[in-house]
Amino acid sequence: MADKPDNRSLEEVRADIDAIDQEIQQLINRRARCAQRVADIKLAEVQAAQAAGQGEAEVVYYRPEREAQVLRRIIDRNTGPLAGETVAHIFREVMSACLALEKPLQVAYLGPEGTFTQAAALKHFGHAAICVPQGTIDNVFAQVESGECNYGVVPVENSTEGMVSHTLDSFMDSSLKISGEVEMPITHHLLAAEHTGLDGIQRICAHQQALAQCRNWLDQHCPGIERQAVSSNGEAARIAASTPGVAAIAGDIAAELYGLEKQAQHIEDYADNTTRFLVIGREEVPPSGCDKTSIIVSSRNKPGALFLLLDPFRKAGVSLTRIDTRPSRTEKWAYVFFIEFEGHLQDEKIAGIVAELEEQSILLKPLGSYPQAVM
Ligand SMILES: O=C(O)C(=O)C[C@]1(C(=O)O)C=C[C@@H](O)C=C1
Repeated sequence: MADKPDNRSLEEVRADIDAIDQEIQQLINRRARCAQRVADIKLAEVQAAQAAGQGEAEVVYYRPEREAQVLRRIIDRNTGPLAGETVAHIFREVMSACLALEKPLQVAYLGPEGTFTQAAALKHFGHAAICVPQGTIDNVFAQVESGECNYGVVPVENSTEGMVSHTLDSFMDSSLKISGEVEMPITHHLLAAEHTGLDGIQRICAHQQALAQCRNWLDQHCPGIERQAVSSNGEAARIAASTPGVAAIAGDIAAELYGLEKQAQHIEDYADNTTRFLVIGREEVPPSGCDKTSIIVSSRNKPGALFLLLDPFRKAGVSLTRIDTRPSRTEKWAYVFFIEFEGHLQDEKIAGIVAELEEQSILLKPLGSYPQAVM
């Protein structure tokens, strides 16, 4: 049956919108009161455990597995006309605000302001989280380890340039767990002060990964212009804003933050350039139903060592999503493998694989199981 024609006037439609907004607002506040009640229950549980001498030391308000389930359900049941992802972003912010009522989260990220890591932190935690920029990946780890911040966000992998080796190395010495992943499509622009133009640029600053991701474009459009690697694209934008003749490669956030003009847009060599970020925390995350696990393994140096490490996955039919090698820092010519795969350490199948790997390896360090990125 065809829909009845909508004959409402502009005034009538606006009156409807006002009434709907009022209802949504009441419902959001009703939801927020539920979150407050959840916070009371979480606190009472920890206090009861402490009174019984089973010391769970701190209340964990943020529950990534629950948030992933809520967001997945929203996308699955969405009927439009709004896209599932769009509705999920709205609910992402609603949950972020609800969590801030329970307890405002402090999130350390690899700064400065204006980097894609900041955008990843906001995408994952929503705008009610208090995001604190850090100068180095080590500092992000240190802030979370010391309890100064609840969580941290660091880049781990780029689809054009591969792994961010420093992040992988930091996990080797850290007791922190991975509690989530964020995927960000990365769009680079060439930014400079207003009216600079390509002819007015003498130097281009960017993080070395961004320079690499735009290499072909730069060779073609800016041959002979000096390229300088700096600590981040945000830093490059800061330099470009204060130094005439200097351009930066950075994204939209940096352009807005430093008031820079786009001299050229979308200059990345590959259109589907994506960066993946990891969220680090102090707690282990329970299963969400669609999870990933990351581990570090170091094998004995014998023929077929890598085959033996991977065979348990093949036998169990578990897909690897990533494998990467880093030199071990304790033993010369020994290597450690970063392996990521689908599933949760609490799944029987995964626990079996890990037990088998333990027999084959000299070191096995689980870095955590966490929900697969939803948005
Ligand atoms: O379910 C919970 O544990 C809540 O605290 C509620 C809620 C939500 O708003 O839905 C808020 C924060 C958590 O990270 C997860 C979910």
